[in-house]
Amino acid sequence: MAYNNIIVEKRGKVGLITLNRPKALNALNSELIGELNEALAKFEKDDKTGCVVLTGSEKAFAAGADIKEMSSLTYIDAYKNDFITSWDYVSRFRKPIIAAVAGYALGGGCELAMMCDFILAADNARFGQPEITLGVMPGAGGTQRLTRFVGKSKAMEMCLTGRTMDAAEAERSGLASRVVPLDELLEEALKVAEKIADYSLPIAMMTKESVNRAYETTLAEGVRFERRVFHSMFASEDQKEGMAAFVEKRAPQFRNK
Ligand SMILES: CC(C)(O)CC(=O)SCCNC(=O)CCNC(=O)[C@H](O)C(C)(C)COP(=O)(O)OP(=O)(O)OC[C@H]1O[C@@H](n2cnc3c(N)ncnc32)[C@H](O)[C@@H]1OP(=O)(O)O
Repeated sequence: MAYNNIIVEKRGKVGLITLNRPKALNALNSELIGELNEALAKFEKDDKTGCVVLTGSEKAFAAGADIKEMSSLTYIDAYKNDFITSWDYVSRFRKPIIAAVAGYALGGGCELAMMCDFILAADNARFGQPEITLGVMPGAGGTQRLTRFVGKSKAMEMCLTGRTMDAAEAERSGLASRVVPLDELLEEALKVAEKIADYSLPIAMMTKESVNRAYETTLAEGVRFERRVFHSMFASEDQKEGMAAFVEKRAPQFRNK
């Protein structure tokens, strides 16, 4: 399948999606989002894909929603077509997905990165929600996810002023899991993704689902959910294999069963 705005590759068990609208700093238009969703759906169906890396260019992960496309949108069109809702697919993608962010991750770019499971940042990354400078506010989850990542005070400051955050601050405040030098970003993201993809896929998916539950429920409910899912893992062949391999002092051979 040929795409106009993204590059899709397979590296072993890892799916690699590179946003590729360099002239517009990977601004997210509806065509790009459609292509991204299609590529993700294919990786979701592919039994041989265990993890996905989503990245951009050295200058921009994505500079937000395409302002030129969005500028003439009317309220009625936005409402009728449920504008932005199709972007949420990334947050519902069931396999592990890592955002490898270099350069600008602004507005919808920051929101897209936050929909992934975690963010590996290059040392030149800049995160922000500058929508207020355009006369709007974040509309793809930014007011909610950024607040959960960095807390109310910092999220409020960023959304109300449009201030951007560098990679060091993003790591310090919990938005990025780690910062690596720019020239090592992709290699490191692929290495981490390969490690995840070598584990049991259903167990990784259940782990992801359980961690995400922490955002949606009380501690008691979350722990109950974790316990049920944890118990269910003892019905898997991969649990038997993982523990037998430890006891027998050998590497496990997970079969995703
Ligand atoms: C999803 C929602 C609902 O949350 C809404 C949003 O995401 S709103 C968008 C939020 N993002 C922004 O406001 C960032 C806009 N871009 C910039 O501020 C700057 O481009 C920059 C600081 C990221 C980089 O500046 P600079 O290096 O000077 O490059 P530019 O010359 O400005 O940009 C190069 C080229 O890219 C086009 N561009 C950049 N961002 C966007 C965008 N978000 N939408 C459409 N096009 C964008 C820019 O217009 C330039 O193209 P040309 O005009 O030269 O053709």
